[in-house]
Amino acid sequence: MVSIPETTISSSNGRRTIPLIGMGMATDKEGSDKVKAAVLEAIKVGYRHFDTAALYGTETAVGEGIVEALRQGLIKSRAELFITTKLWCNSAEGHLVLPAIKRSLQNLGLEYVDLYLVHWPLKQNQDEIKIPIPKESIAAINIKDVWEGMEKCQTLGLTKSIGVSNFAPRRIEEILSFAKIPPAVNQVEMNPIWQQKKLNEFCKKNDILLTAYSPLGASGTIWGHNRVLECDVLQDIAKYKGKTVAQISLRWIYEQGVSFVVKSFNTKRMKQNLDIFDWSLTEEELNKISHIPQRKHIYLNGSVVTEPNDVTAEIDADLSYQ
Ligand SMILES: NC(=O)C1=CN([C@@H]2O[C@H](COP(=O)(O)OP(=O)(O)OC[C@H]3O[C@@H](n4cnc5c(N)ncnc54)[C@H](OP(=O)(O)O)[C@@H]3O)[C@@H](O)[C@H]2O)C=CC1
Ligand SMILES: O=C[C@H](O)[C@@H](O)[C@@H](O)[C@H](O)C(=O)O
Repeated sequence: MVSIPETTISSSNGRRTIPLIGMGMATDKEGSDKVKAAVLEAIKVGYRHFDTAALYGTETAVGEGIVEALRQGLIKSRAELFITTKLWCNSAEGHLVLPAIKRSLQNLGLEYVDLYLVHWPLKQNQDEIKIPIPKESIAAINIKDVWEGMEKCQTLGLTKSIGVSNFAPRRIEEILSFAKIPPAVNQVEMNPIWQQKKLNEFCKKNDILLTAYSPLGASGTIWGHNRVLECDVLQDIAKYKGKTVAQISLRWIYEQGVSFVVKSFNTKRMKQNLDIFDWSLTEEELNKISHIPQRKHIYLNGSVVTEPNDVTAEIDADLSYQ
């Protein structure tokens, strides 16, 4: 079984470890049984960090997978796992944060999560999780209110750490200007096609762990593309080194000093995605990758998640920072 390297992030108990690779739990095709089976399989091959969200509808199945893993003795205690979930936009208001994390914990069957993230800097003026969010119910987030709610979740012990997702530097700076507990993590789109060099520098300077999502471009999903797996530069390097393009992408991300969450429910690919630690990229290979033309893919405007309006356009513009 592969042992995944860890780093530390700030938490309610000082610095806590977080595995640098997490298993993504967003799926547009697999049902609960597959999600539960994937959790068990992932634990068997060495994953200890699972990344879910209220949006994904997979919290319950992740919780069931954890119960089964304990029952089968694959892990001795829940404390061996690192569980991340996220606050969806329909609860992005100060007084709705605590009820939202409590719902997530109930779904997961857990007393605490390890990391709770504000999923997007966006508020949905509706109770239900309705996708796509109609443009008339998309509003600007009051981040001070929401962040105070997040801090309360940590203070009450419902999460060990708090952070954000899809936040650009200026929005993080706003949080830092009033936060009692600064964000420990910022989870964003990142891969060799969208390298996030400046955001990475910004996060490092502010002791925020950047976590890459869609590290393979989410190939094969309704929100993804094939431009990472079909990139010529990555294909040439993969061929030369006898690795897969996925491994080259993941190794490159790892070498940027960040963490990542990658989704595979297939045992062979789960293992392949962990097999990136006993080899490295050369200076020349890194140099070639640094010259790949950059293209962001995840835009809220016109995405599967939101109808376009001014608020989503502003978030997209913010996140185009490079
Ligand atoms: N905070 C946010 O806004 C977002 C967070 N996320 C999080 O990040 C996680 C990972 O990102 P995601 O968008 O799922 O995309 P990924 O880049 O992880 O790609 C997942 C896709 O790639 C396939 N795949 C996995 N491994 C390989 C491989 N070695 N070779 C070829 N294909 C492979 C998977 O299929 P298969 O399962 O069949 O292997 C799946 O279709 C999500 O699951 C979610 O937890 C994602 C998007 C946004
Ligand atoms: O187009 C946008 C994407 O679908 C994105 O909003 C979702 O993928 C979501 O953030 C997630 O976490 O999975």
